[in-house]
Amino acid sequence: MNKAVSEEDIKIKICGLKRIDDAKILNKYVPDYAGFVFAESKRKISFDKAKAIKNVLDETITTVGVFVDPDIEDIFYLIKNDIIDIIQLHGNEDEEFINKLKEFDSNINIIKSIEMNNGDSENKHDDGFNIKKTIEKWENSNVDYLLLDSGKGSGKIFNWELIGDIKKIKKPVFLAGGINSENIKKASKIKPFAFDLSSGVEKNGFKSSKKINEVINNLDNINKLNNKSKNKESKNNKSNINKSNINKSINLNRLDDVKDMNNGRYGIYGGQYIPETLMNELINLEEQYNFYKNDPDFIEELQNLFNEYAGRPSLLYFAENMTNDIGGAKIYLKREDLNHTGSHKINNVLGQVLLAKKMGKTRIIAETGAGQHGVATATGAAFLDMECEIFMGEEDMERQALNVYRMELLGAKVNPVSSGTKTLKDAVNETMREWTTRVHDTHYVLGSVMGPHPFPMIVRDFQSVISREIKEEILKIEGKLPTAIVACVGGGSNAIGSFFNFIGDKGVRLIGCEAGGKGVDTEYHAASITKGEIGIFHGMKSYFCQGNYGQISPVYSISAGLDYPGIGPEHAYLNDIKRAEYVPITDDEAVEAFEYLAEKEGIICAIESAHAIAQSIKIAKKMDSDDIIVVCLSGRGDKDAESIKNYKLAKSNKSDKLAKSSNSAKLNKLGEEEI
Ligand SMILES: O=C(O)c1ccccc1N[C@@H]1O[C@H](COP(=O)(O)O)[C@@H](O)[C@H]1O
Repeated sequence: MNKAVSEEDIKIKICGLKRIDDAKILNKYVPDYAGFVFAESKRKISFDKAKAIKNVLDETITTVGVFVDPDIEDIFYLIKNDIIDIIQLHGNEDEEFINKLKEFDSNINIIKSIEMNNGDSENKHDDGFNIKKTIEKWENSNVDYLLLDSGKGSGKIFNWELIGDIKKIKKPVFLAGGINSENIKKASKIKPFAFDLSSGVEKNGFKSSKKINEVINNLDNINKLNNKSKNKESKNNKSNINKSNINKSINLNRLDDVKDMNNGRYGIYGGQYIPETLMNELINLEEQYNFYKNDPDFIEELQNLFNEYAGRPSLLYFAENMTNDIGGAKIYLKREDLNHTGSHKINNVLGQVLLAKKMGKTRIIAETGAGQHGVATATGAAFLDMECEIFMGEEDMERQALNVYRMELLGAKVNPVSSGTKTLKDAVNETMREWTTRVHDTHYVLGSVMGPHPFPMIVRDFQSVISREIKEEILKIEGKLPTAIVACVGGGSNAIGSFFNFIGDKGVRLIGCEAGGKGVDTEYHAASITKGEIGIFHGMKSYFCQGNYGQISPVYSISAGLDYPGIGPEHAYLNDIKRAEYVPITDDEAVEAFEYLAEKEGIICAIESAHAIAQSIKIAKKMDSDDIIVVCLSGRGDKDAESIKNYKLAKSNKSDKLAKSSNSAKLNKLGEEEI
């Protein structure tokens, strides 16, 4: 068959899909073919992954299985299971092999690749004559298409003059080997049946929407593709399948408004206010995260770490003594304090360190305030064998010397931060700065739902295991959803983790407890929503405690974990749309709740979590016995016991004058960071 084609007709194959996101990209442009590489290669994909991608791929795209000397049974399996529509052979497969494939399925089409540069010994053809003979051989075989290529996904072009007059080749020809946006226009003069692109449309080893778009723009058949993509909405009834598959990944059950979050925005909040040097790395991080969060292997590995290492699921404990004592609503405690390392921080750390490892990073850095996130990060890095450096304010290092030792024991280097107030916000600044100097091998494990996109999304997703478990457990125990979920808020990671899977359940009240310190009418608090204003800091737009001229105010809380001057952007948004309530809890109320929980339930909770306990006591009284409150007990409080004792002593001796100045207030801070 002499298949002469006009330029407008040239078909497009995009080869080497690896991620669900690749399918999403292809669904935008709807090329004619999409290839899965099953041969040994950096693009090799498992059968299951290919199936998952095929399930979400526009149904008008023909899928091609790429093989090098495969086991024929594998091909049968992939055809039977509707994973591939066409076979592409790159090895020494002979006519007998081709015939067996045709016997199995007489309708199946086969593409045979011919290496124009480096043929194997049998098909040595590095001059015009041998190429001609090889082409002739396959023209007269049972294959349906020829693929002229330089190597197996090498990204190199071959000497196109070796093709001669393509019209004389008796089978339709796919042209491959280093085709990209710069050479496609020239290549279109050859008039192949199709272009086959892989390396030329990749960035950082993954298919790039931008590059595919450029290729299409540079090819004169753009109109055809555009028309096709316009039609796709009516044809593509798989888009629903797409959504439901993604929901089976890390996230479930989202508020409609939040679902529409674009470019890391939550309403007007969030964004990426960062130095240019970090932009590429954040784009890379987002792309990689979007891939891995849908990757069944990643999800399974993380779930195993949660279960086998961190000790999840954490207990949903019925606080019966408290409930009976207060009267009113039933109170349940989500016992994140029982996780390995003693708080919810490990959920995010395990997710991010695993992600970093998958991304090929070898070094982890993190900020820490009083040490809880630092210890969790050092733990995750030790377990997953990564180099680790923690940045910590000098003042915090002094106050939390034991945590410094714990981090060092776990193999981390702790770097003192001497800028600013030498506390948490300065540690964040320093870690960001360090990251800009070494993004190639380093991942920054940000400890809360803050910072530039995609961090608020990533941290929230890893912490959302808390609300997923609460929902499952409470439905099992009580057969209904809770009336309210209560959690303390610094940056807001345990709170968003506890809220997330309830955001769509409008009947469930979501209550975040901010650090009211010595009262929100004094200077000594960290109540960013109650008293803060909209601003931009640490890469995000949100609410921040600010001075008259917009400078970030020094903040105070009895809990060093809650004394962050801002709040994660998703909380700012949930507050504005009135989906969540944010209330201040003072130091005194928190200390009282800390002692109350210890006395009533025998649980010493973190002073951070005591803020949430205080609020639950306030609201439980006003509720009925069939109401249910779930409080997130974000961490354990052994670390706080001595400081609380001193705080009490100081109060009873009426000798807390020191605590009235901002410096001495800092000396009185307790606990661990909750940002
Ligand atoms: O892409 C691979 O890794 C691969 C491995 C084994 C056989 C074929 C492979 N790819 C094919 O190579 C061309 C694309 O080449 P390029 O990356 O654009 O230079 C295409 O036919 C792929 O199917």
